[in-house]
Amino acid sequence: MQKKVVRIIGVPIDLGADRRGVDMGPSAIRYAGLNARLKRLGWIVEDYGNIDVPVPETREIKDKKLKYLEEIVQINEQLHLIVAKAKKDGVIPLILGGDHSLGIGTIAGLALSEQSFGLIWFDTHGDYNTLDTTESGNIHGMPLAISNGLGAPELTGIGGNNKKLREENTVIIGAREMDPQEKELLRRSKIKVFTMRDIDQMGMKEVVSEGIRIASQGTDGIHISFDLDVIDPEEAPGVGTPVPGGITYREAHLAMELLADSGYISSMDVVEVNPILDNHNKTAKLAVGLICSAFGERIF
Ligand SMILES: NC(=[NH2+])NCCC[C@H](N)C(=O)O
Ligand SMILES: [Mn+2]
Ligand SMILES: [Mn+2]
Repeated sequence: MQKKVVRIIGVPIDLGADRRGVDMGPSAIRYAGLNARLKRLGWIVEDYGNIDVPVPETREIKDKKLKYLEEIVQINEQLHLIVAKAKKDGVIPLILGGDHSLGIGTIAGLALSEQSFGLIWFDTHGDYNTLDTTESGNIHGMPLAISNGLGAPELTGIGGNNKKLREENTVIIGAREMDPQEKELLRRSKIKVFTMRDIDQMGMKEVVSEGIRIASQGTDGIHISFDLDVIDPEEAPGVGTPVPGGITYREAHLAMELLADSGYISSMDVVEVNPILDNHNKTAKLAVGLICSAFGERIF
């Protein structure tokens, strides 16, 4: 990746998840030293600050199948314009969450750009639920489906009524927990899913290389959406939805290093850091390390 400008956009949202706390993710990640470390790598860092996000206690849940829909629509409407502006300005958008519902706005914003993109979604979960398949009603379980045009029209319509991603250039890495109907829906899509089993069998190097090949084919760049819950909770305890059996600290770094080497990274979001459940900001520090690996930091 060429040394240029990265624009940090904080989205302190936890309305998309049941558990409180990921709203503090952007502060925790900044506190762990993100900006200074990126600058040391030679990046020009523009910190946009945080988007205004309402506090859940001031709102009520109107629809149990789409909790905080209005608020999440409004936040993602804002976010998609900010991301689209970043692309227009020729800078790399780096979005700090917050829960994964912000993926809707990020991807809608990227889709407004003339530059096409492939997508690599690091996650324990498929985040491919729709209004009809969700068991929780939490919108952070839906962003990938929404970006593919499936789900509540209020959400799929953000930034236009088109599909925002190219299925054949979309990859999930690290999956290990999906809802039954979500799994069915994903099977019917052209999205490539690499589960934890694939990582065990093929190794992270092969999985990521294959992921890069798929996501870069015929596109102008790759968007990384990194849900920290893909990492094993032993190493990343501070996440919204911890699930045992995740990728290791080293595998996560290797994945980011290989992506950086590919030169395709054109945007990134880092989501689901939950400081309430964290151990002395360990997960936020790991998030900063991974961002820096993706932005060119090397051990030697
Ligand atoms: N971004 C996440 N951590 N998503 C977790 C989703 C969990 C579950 N599949 C749901 O729909 O509620
Ligand atoms: Mn997720
Ligand atoms: Mn997840």
